[in-house]
Amino acid sequence: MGEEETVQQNIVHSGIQSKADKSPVTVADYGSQILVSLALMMEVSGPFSLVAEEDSEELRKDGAEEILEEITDLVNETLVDDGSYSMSFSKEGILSAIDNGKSEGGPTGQHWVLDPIDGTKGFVRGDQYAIALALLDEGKVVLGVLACPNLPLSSISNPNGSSSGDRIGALFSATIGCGAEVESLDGSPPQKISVCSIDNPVNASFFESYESAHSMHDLTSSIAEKLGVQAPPVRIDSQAKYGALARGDGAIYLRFPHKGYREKIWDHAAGSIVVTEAGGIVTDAAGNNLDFSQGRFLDLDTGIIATNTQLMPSLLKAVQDAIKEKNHAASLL
Ligand SMILES: Nc1ncnc2c1ncn2[C@@H]1O[C@H](COP(=O)(O)OS(=O)(=O)O)[C@@H](OP(=O)(O)O)[C@H]1O
Ligand SMILES: [Mg+2]
Ligand SMILES: [Mg+2]
Ligand SMILES: [Mg+2]
Repeated sequence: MGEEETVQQNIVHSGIQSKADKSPVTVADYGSQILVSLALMMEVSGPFSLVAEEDSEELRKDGAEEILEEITDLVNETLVDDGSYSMSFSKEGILSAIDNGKSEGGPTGQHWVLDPIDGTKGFVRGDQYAIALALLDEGKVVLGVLACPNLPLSSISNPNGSSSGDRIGALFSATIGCGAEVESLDGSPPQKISVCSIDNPVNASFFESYESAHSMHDLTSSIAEKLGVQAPPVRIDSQAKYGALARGDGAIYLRFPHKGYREKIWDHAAGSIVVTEAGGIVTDAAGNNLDFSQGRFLDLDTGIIATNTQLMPSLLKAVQDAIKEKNHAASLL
């Protein structure tokens, strides 16, 4: 059994914390943030700016001693097992390492952007999740890495991995102007990937959030109907959807959070460059490119859509028609 799987199984049996916004966080989210931030500190020369999802607030509260101890043990054991860096963390060191990720980002300079576990709900369920790291330079994503430990290496149509000859675990990466690649988590040679070339929506399938609380499944179903998509939605957690889209496992990604939700840059930075470097397009519901230069949040119009160049014009029209219809129906209530 791989180390990621052991951590995943242990966590399902240990405490899952709830943050102020009621979303879940586990020792793995904190542990991953500390390890990636440590790797950046060791590998990037000089000081760096990190915009990351987690902070230490919950861990500094009374009653959090046990989980802080669990995180400290997990991180120190992982460092020993891995052997890349000979160091260990105190509890205070753990808290301050998590808070290395408090940068506000912005339009100038370079900023690393990290979602230490994207799709925490999927992780806890034993389904898809991703570790997503990107680099912003002058407000633009220039590098993205997306590790998906539970995703089949070749295609989601091989869900049982080894029984179908496909390995489990995929690492997507993309550098601006250089294309996108996938490799196994244990280091197979990288393979170039590209989005599918489907140009008739009748043959297209679409990805969306597993959680209906994260994206309006009724709206996406009306968009799919307008386009003439026949296949049922493919619901998987996290930015694994961007990775799967980038290598042509499906043709379209639709994401429409409920009213009032503000998207965070770490939920889309790595995934979006993997898709665009694989030849796809990622926009908001108005057809605008995503703007990563405005700080920790993405300010955008209503939703996020991604597909290939052939399907984008008809997808955008279907999205705008479906939104108009939904708004009209709401105005009649
Ligand atoms: N209410 C609401 N609406 C929309 N989005 C939300 C909401 N709450 C959380 N999130 C963010 O969704 C991230 C998980 O991504 P997905 O929606 O693709 O995953 S899922 O398929 O629904 O599990 C998830 O990322 P992680 O927190 O890293 O898991 C959140 O940033
Ligand atoms: Mg979260
Ligand atoms: Mg996330
Ligand atoms: Mg997360």
